[in-house]
Amino acid sequence: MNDASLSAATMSAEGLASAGLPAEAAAGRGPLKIAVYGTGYLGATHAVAMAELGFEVLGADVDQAKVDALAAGKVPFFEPGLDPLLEKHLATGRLRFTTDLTSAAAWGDVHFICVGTPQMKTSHAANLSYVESAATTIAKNLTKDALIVGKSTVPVGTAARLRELVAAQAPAGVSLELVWNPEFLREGKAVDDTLHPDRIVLGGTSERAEATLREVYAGPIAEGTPVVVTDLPTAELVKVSANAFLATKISFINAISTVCEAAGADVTVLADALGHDVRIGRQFLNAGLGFGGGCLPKDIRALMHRANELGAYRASALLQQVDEINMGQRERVLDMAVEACGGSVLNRRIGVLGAAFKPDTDDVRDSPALNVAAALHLRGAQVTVFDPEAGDTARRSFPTLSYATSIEEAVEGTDAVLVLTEWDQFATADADKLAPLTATPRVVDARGKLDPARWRAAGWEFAGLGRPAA
Ligand SMILES: NC(=O)c1ccc[n+]([C@@H]2O[C@H](COP(=O)([O-])OP(=O)(O)OC[C@H]3O[C@@H](n4cnc5c(N)ncnc54)[C@H](O)[C@@H]3O)[C@@H](O)[C@H]2O)c1
Ligand SMILES: O=c1ccn([C@@H]2O[C@H](COP(=O)(O)OP(=O)(O)O[C@H]3O[C@H](CO)[C@@H](O)[C@H](O)[C@H]3O)[C@@H](O)[C@H]2O)c(=O)[nH]1
Repeated sequence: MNDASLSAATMSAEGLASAGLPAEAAAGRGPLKIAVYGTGYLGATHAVAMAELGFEVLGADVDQAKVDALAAGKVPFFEPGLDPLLEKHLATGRLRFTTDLTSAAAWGDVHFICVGTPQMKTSHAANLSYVESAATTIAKNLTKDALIVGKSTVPVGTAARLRELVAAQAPAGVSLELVWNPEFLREGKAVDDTLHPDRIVLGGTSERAEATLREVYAGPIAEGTPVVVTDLPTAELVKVSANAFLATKISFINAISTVCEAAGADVTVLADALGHDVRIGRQFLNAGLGFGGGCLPKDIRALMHRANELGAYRASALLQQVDEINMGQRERVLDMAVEACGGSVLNRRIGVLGAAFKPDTDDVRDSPALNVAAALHLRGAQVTVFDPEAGDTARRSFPTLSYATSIEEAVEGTDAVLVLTEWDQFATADADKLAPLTATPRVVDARGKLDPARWRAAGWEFAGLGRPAA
């Protein structure tokens, strides 16, 4: 975002009025006070971005360590571009963090709920206890009229239920609205996605709530970001449908990759050719180990669960296939590793390149790479993992695996090397220099990122998902 379009709150009253903003904003009352509940991947980014847009922001979380880190200017996870903006707005004084949720509720005009909605341990349903707890705390402790804005990803019908919950908790005389404004940011590109979103979806807003949110998002709106104003269920469903569509696209190309493999075709060339059709597009057609992370897997499962509850069985059956194809990719890669090692991985040394669920993050939630690495370890392989950013988070989740600090160290003395996360630095690694470090130069490219001709020319035995054998 350039400075000219930057800040609703720091624009002049005339500027606000000419941007079509509400009268009370143009009338010169102070900047909106924005409280953000949950300061994880979504909430920390949202809080920082709100400060960048010119508002006074208080980030509130129940995790003392996270709040301490953020208050000290340290983002507790790897997200490109977030640290400098955090430092900038701690310095401007616009951004603060607290574990005192009660005070945050009393302080804010707009309350963004950004807490987690993980999969339940015993079913595919989303665990809504954190969202319910945050909403209740906010409502109970309000001291003035307020707007609660849900950003967390929730099953359709949740917001309507929360409305009843907060209405029962809010103090008498306080006017309270609850709306939904789902978030579409991608990890690794979170700052840019938040400041320059593809679209802004506002669900269940009154005229007044819509005006307030148009004030909050005045910067992106002035840049031309489309705003979709709709009802609560549509807003909730837009979010999970977007993720379901992305997941379906990935599982589609992975299903086709099995046909490619059987027929001797190359799925990477096929995807490029498909992608030239603008109706299809090239994005999310990278065949490989499949999708993981804190969103796509749990969101398609929660949608399956909710669709079944609502009697929409065909939608649920479609997503079940998407999930099965995706999980099957992990089995395929495991089989390829076993085959590369001559039928058993017992006591074989395997170098794993990649631990994060995707590049440019240190997030290992439901990481396909770590899932495969751990399965190989359980089968008796000696597995050494290298990831440019996710080594520490991976070690915390899977302490029994060995971790290297460079590609060279991970590859040293191996019987096979697996490329499991699509980091650029693996694609550009020097195949000639790496080959002599191994016991036997064998590579399994599970992300379609390596150039088979280059690796084979450097002496490697090369196997790729959906790629022809040599
Ligand atoms: N991670 C993403 O890229 C992304 C993008 C869009 C939407 N989402 C959705 O956003 C939500 C949060 O995801 P995340 O990845 O940031 O999760 P996260 O686990 O990184 O962060 C959630 C945070 O909420 C805090 N929390 C829990 N209960 C709380 C409470 N009552 N009050 C205040 N804080 C509380 C936790 O301590 C944690 O720090 C989920 O619904 C997710 O599906 C995530
Ligand atoms: O062609 C592709 C593209 C992605 N992936 C994998 O798909 C997963 C998810 O990737 P991505 O969607 O980029 O990651 P997230 O940061 O989890 O973002 C998704 O989930 C967020 C949380 O809901 C949404 O906000 C985003 O819009 C949505 O893209 C990763 O494991 C990737 O390796 C593939 O296998 N092939």
